[in-house]
Amino acid sequence: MTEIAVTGAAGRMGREVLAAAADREAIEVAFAVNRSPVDELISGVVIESSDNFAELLAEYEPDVVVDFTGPESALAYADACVEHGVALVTGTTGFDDDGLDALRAAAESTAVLKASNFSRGVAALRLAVQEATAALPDADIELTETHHNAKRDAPSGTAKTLLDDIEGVRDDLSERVHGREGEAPRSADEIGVHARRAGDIAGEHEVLLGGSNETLSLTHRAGDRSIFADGALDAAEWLAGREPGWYDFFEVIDDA
Ligand SMILES: NC(=O)C1=CN([C@@H]2O[C@H](COP(=O)(O)OP(=O)(O)OC[C@H]3O[C@@H](n4cnc5c(N)ncnc54)[C@H](OP(=O)(O)O)[C@@H]3O)[C@@H](O)[C@H]2O)C=CC1
Ligand SMILES: O=C(O)C1=N[C@H](C(=O)O)C[C@H](O)C1
Repeated sequence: MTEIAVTGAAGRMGREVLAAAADREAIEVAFAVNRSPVDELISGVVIESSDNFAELLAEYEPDVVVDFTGPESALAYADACVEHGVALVTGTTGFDDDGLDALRAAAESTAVLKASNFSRGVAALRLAVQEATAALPDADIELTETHHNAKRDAPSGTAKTLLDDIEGVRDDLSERVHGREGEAPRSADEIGVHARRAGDIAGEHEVLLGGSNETLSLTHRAGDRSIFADGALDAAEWLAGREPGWYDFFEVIDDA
């Protein structure tokens, strides 16, 4: 049995994580917190104030904290995890370089698994994009991500991960061009990046590789957020009891 604590419990993802946890025999929710007060039970769980997070960690000693919040709060939760020796699974996106460094520093003292996307389909997309990028070394590459109208960070964390993957294969691509307007044609060393926000779209990512007389388009569409919650809980079960370190969602998938 893996005992988890859930942060951001009343958020879109927090609710999904609690719903998914209620369906899993191997997972027990030790406690859940939210910044704003919540009067209702969510999936049968009482929601505590995030102001009491450190005290709750000390009292319940869960195996893993599952976090989908914002970069600032995720780093505060990571500090508390380090202090109490609790592992952290975070799907939070939007970290700047200092934030990522701080998270990596936390991983020196406790087990941290961060993924910008906990869907297995996106994991497969990443591998396909790396292969296609290598196979079409002269292609122009444009990345488009589409999300619901309440998403804060742009481009998405997944888009940034895909860009890192592409640049890992193509070292001639040195410029990320966000949106495009004006008169100049695109140059060969750029990757176009486009972020769209509309309605309640759970998350779409398309990588377009354009060559002479042919294009290849690789697209992932999330049907709903349960895929992210399921992946995060798989990660929590896998991470429980691991040594301090920085872990990757591919390690979870490879062990499944
Ligand atoms: N890795 C993945 O697979 C996925 C990652 N995400 C990422 O997860 C994160 C959350 O997404 P989503 O659930 O849609 O967002 P929501 O806005 O719906 O929920 C955010 C939650 O975080 C809490 N929160 C925000 N800021 C703070 C803070 N400073 N201190 C404490 N709590 C805070 C909010 O509390 P309050 O209710 O008080 O505002 C809320 O409970 C985003 O970064 C998103 O990109 C999303 C989906 C999948
Ligand atoms: O905020 C979201 O909704 C999502 N965020 C993640 C991201 O930024 O990539 C993952 C998913 O696309 C949904």
